[in-house]
This record gives sequence, C-alpha cells and structure tokens, in this order.
Amino acid sequence: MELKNKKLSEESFFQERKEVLTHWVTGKDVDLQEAVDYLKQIPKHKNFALKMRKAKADGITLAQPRAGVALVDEHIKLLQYLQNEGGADLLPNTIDSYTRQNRYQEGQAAIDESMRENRSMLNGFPVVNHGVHNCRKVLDAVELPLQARHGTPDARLLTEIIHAGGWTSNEGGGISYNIPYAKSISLEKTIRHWQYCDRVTGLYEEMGVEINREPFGPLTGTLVPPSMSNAVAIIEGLLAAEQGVKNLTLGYGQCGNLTQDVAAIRALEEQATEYFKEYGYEIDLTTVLHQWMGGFPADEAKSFGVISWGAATAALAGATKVIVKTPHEAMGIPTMEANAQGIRSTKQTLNLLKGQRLSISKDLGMEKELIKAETKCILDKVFELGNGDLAVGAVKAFETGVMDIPFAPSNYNAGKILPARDNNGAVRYLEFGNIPMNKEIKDFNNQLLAERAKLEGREVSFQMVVDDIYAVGKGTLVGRPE
Ligand SMILES: CC[C@H]1O[C@@H](n2cnc3c(N)ncnc32)[C@H](O)[C@@H]1O
Repeated sequence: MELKNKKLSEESFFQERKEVLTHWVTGKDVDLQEAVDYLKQIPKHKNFALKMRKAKADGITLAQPRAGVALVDEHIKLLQYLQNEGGADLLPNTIDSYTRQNRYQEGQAAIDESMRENRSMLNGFPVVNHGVHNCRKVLDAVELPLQARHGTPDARLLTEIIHAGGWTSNEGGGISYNIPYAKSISLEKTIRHWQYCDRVTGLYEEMGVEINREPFGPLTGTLVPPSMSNAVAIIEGLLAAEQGVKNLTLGYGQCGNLTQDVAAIRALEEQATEYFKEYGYEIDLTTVLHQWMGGFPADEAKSFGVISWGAATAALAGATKVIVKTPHEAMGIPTMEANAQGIRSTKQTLNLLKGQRLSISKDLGMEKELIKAETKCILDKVFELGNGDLAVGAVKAFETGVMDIPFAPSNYNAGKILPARDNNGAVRYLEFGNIPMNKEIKDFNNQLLAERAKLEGREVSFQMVVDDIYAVGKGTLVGRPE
C-alpha cells in the first residue's frame, strides 16, 4: 500500500469498499444511492455543514456537548434531554471504546449485557452494531444536526454507516485519531484509512450532499503547544481536501492563557486558509475550540469556572463552535443532568459575550505571528521530508520527531517534546526534541521559561511540566512551586 496524498481512484475506492462493508453484518445496509436520496430529504436544519456555515456567517459560537450510551432508546432520551434541557446547538454521538477498536463482537455482548442490566455497560454509542436504521431513528428523534465523535484509527465502516444513517458530520483524522488514541498502529495505515473516510465524504459532496469533517484538534489535550496542534489540523485539513472534502472544521484545545488561545484560533483559521488557497482547494472553513481537555477540579463549582472560561475564550476568539465539558469531568462519564448543566453554563457565557471579540492588541498580534511562524517551521519540514507529498511527509515527520505530541501513547511518536507554561500561563516548548524551530523561536521560548524560573526561584525543569499538569485540577493555571 504505497501511501500518497492523491485522491483515491474510483476503481481502488470501490474495490476497497466492497471489503469494508463486510467488516460487520450491518455493512450490508449501506447503499450509496439510497443513502444520497435519504440524505437529500433530511430537513436543512438537521444538516451539520449548513448549520456551521450559517453560524460563521452570523458570527456566533455554537455549543456542542459529548454524549453517548449503549442502547438506542436511552441514547435518544439523552440527546433529547441535552437538546431540550441543555440547549445544545449541535448534538454528538460519542462512540464507545470497543467500536473505536473495531471490536464489534464485544460491542454486541455489551449491548446484550446493558439490556439485561438495564444500564449502559459501554462508554458510548456502539454505532456499527446498531447500524444505519438506528442512526436514522436517532436523527428522527431530535431537531438538531448529528455528528459522530470517537477516536477510531480505522473508521471506514463507521463512516459508511453514520452518513448513510443521516449523521452529517464526522470527527477524526489519520494522525489525530492515531497518535493520541493508539499504541501500535502505523501512521501509514491510519492516514490511508482516513483518506478512505474523507473520500466517502468527497463522494457525498460530488453527489450533492454536504457533509462536515472535523479533525480532532486537542490531540492528547495535555499542554500541547498551539503550533504543534495547528500543524496537525492543517495537515489533516489538506489531506481531507485532496479527497474532496469541502466543509471543514479545524479545532484546537484550549490551553488557558486567553491571548495565546485567541491567537491560536485566529492563526489556525488564517494559516489554513492560506494553505488551502496555495493548493487550490475551495474550503468552507470553520473553527472549534475544545474547553480545557486536561485535569479538572473535582469540586463541581470550581469546574464551572473552568467551563465558563472555555466558553468565554471561544466567544472572544470568534470560534464557530465550542465543545462543552461537564462538572463531572473529574469523575468520568457525566450524568444527563450534569451534561446539560455544562451546556447551560456555556450558553450563558456565550450569550453574555455575543458579538464581543478580543481586539487585536500588540500582544495578541505578536502571539498570533509567533504561532504562525512556529507552525510554518514544522510544515515546511513536513513537505521537505515528503518531497512535496504531505502524506509521506507526515509519516516521516513523526518517524524523525519533526512532529511530536506531548504525552502521546503511540509507539510512532518520538516523545522528545516537553511543554511548560510561561509566567502568564501560555504553553511554551521546554524541550524541542527534533522539532525544527529556528533559533529566534527557540531563544524566545527559552527566555520566557527562564523568566518563570527566575520568578519562582527554581531551574527550568521537568518539575514545571509536572506542576502544570496538576495545576488546573488544583485550582490554578501555572503550576507554581508549593
Ligand atoms: C475526549 C475526552 C472527553 O470526552 C468525554 N466523554 C467520553 N465519553 C463520553 C460519553 N459517553 N458521554 C459524555 N462525555 C464523554 C470525557 O468526559 C472527556 O471530557
């Protein structure tokens, strides 16, 4: 399987598709033309791509939770509650861990057990087991667009089923659903799997159905420097565009310093637009900010502080969408009620900030240019490593540590990078590993960390990283020495 960043040919795609649809019995219900006809009759207010485009045009930030349980009827009740009591603008279908690993047999066993126990024995909705018609049943039961949110390295059958089932958005990507989610699956494999997923989206677009794609921005969600996550987002956006994807939401995980987070979202949108233009792709681009993805305070009142801060950051950045956390984040899967509270808290803050934006200050402008310069250093090297082929370059970039995600479980990740916060809480590179930043950028990062060390009366060290990882859960942003 020679990997290249080239639109899959009809012949090779449909050849592969025959096999993909046999991965589980529910694949037999996927019929492309029947699905297109079904998708074309879905009311417009239930199309994810249309709703994202309108939100961007209206300059508003939409709120979307995560949510998923094992059984169809309970899942419907949950989504209806988040729609009606939470006030969600978009609905998720968070998919369970068995499905994410293509372990459908165990998914079925857990469904059976959930029915016996009358409670969800899965941490999400096992969409492959439930199949196309149950996806449509879920869509019929709500008044909002639906998206699949998961962490699936091989999402080919999942993608076929959700779109035939009327869900008009899919999260993920060959890098963003591998490096943070898997231990020993090669990037060649997952980038190729996600070229297939994107080609499915491209095919629907060519047949007149708009489908939204959203690479997974936050990655490990643990102090990921904005330029590294923006580089991954832009790469996955370009790979998707080559397969015919037209409607893209690029994402970013909130780090906590307002200037840096707003700068990161603005840099992402501007730089992605520059790359799409340079490579000749017409993309309907929107952005999403994920509320803080790191450790949360256990105290529910404190968690609302974190949630509201994420909502405010998304609004002031002008992000098209914000992914909502809940006051149960420190415990695990939230109850329906806690999930709805997270949405209501978020919407209250979004409404208070409606129309407000962080004005372009000197600091904001400088931070945005820094992030774009750092991201360019990375992407230039990726294209060089691939001799111009982005897919090949991405694989080689991880092999050589040119791209490196902090705290990722994957054996394909170098793990030489170390992040830490500067005195204002902005995430900086403490160790660059093999990441190809120029001297000016390295000196600037080192200087900011040295300033923190001086203030704290300690050396720049790994202890800062550890302290920053626990800080938010303990109630601060910067992990100051005790
Ligand atoms: C990406 C990780 C995030 O997804 C959340 N999450 C994972 N599975 C579910 C789920 N089934 N329902 C609600 N939230 C969920 C988890 O709490 C964490 O905030």
